[in-house]
Amino acid sequence: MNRLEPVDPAKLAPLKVALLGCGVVGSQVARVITEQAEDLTNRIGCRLELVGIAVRNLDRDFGGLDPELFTDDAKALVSRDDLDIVIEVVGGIEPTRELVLTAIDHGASIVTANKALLAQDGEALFTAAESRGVDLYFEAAVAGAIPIVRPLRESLVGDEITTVMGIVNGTTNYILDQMTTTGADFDDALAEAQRLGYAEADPTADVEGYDAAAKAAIMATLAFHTRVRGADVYREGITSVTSNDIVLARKLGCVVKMLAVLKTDVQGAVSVRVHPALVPSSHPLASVGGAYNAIFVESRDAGRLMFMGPGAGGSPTASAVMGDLVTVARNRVRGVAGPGESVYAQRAMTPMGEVETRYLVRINVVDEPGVLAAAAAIFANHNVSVQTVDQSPAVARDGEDEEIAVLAMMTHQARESDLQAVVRELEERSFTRGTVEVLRVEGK
Ligand SMILES: NC(=O)C1=CN([C@@H]2O[C@H](COP(=O)(O)OP(=O)(O)OC[C@H]3O[C@@H](n4cnc5c(N)ncnc54)[C@H](O)[C@@H]3O)[C@@H](O)[C@H]2O)C=CC1
Ligand SMILES: N[C@@H](CC=O)C(=O)O
Ligand code: NA
Repeated sequence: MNRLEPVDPAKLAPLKVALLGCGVVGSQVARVITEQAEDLTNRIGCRLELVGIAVRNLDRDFGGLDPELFTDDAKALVSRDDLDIVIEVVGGIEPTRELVLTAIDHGASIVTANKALLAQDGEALFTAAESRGVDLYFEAAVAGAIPIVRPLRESLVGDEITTVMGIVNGTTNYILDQMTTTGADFDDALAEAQRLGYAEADPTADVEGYDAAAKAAIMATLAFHTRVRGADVYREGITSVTSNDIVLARKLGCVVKMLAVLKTDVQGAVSVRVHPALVPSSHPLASVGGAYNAIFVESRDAGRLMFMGPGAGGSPTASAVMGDLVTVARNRVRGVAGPGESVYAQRAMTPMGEVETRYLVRINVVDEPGVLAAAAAIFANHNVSVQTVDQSPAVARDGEDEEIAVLAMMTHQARESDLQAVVRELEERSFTRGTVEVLRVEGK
């Protein structure tokens, strides 16, 4: 039998790699590419040559890397015709979008961590990559180091996914965890998350839920074979979560978590939402601390799967980028491309008002006979069934002699539009003081 002679991978012409961005993630990617060069060569079957690193500002510490590699002209770097792979870890929409499209146009495969760009303009990027026959890989864009893009895109592609639910933002999980376990103040916990390299350049993306919404859109597109954009996702951030919510959650045997919830209903329509929610302390998501993320996937044949690990930070995210880099490089060596976008199903999106879940409704009321019964009647009138009621005195406020009680009413499964009708009616009643606060309840 004839056998092919093994080829020494180090002798093959190297694959040329350009790195866009050398911040929290990029600096760790550059470190691994240089420090692990020999192993990477053996795993790929060919050497990688880092030919350029684009940054915004050249007045910087080069972190032990060759200063000659650095440029502040990213456009010129991606316009080279000899690049095999461009790694994009700059972030944001422009000029990144134009840089990635230019790189594709010049024949480079792409590895990106940029969920914001994919959730907004994924269609344009996938179309360009497919028509040029190059790869577009993005494991780092969802839940940092956790392998979740590849399982949804490849491992589970023969199954029928019905639910994806979990924690997909490290910064908000870190903040809520600190507020819960140490009583930390929101702003202090956010500042620490920024110092640790978890937060986006503008942390509004984290705390207002835009980052989680982008990740939810990417996962929904993969899981349901339906294009879902960040703007299609119902979104609430964690800026309105107070220490009172956290104390009340504990009293009810729950913790507050920022969740992404993606579901299909019996008609096959898709709902995608991100918001803070109460999770029972016994639920596996409740013990996911720090900047860790965790995602449950439910499917027809596999049943229930759980993925957990570091969701943010330089080295963990670099691990996901490097996995994609090796895969894309292997494809390049073989002259093939990985899977393109699969959005053939184009399922309908369920409006948020039609979504069903459980709720905790907190109302400050005048502490008088009949008020609890009147409040309960409003729930019943809108088909919202109350499971438990907790009543406690409100904190006394200076100069106010009115007796105020706090009602915390946990509902059974109810429709969002019905619950919102309850909130409107409660706020109109003369016994209600201030606004009615609602937290959704997820997980059994
Ligand atoms: N930090 C994290 O934990 C994670 C970040 N990501 C994503 O990775 C990407 C990068 O994030 P970080 O490294 O945290 O950001 P960073 O802000 O630390 O680094 C950004 C880098 O891009 C460079 N840059 C900015 N504008 C540029 C331009 N116009 N041309 C060339 N270079 C430019 C900066 O000089 C810097 O080196 C983002 O898309 C982010 O969403 C994804 C998962 C986790
Ligand atoms: N800012 C993001 C970084 C990773 O995607 C997060 O906190 O999860
Ligand atoms: Na990932």
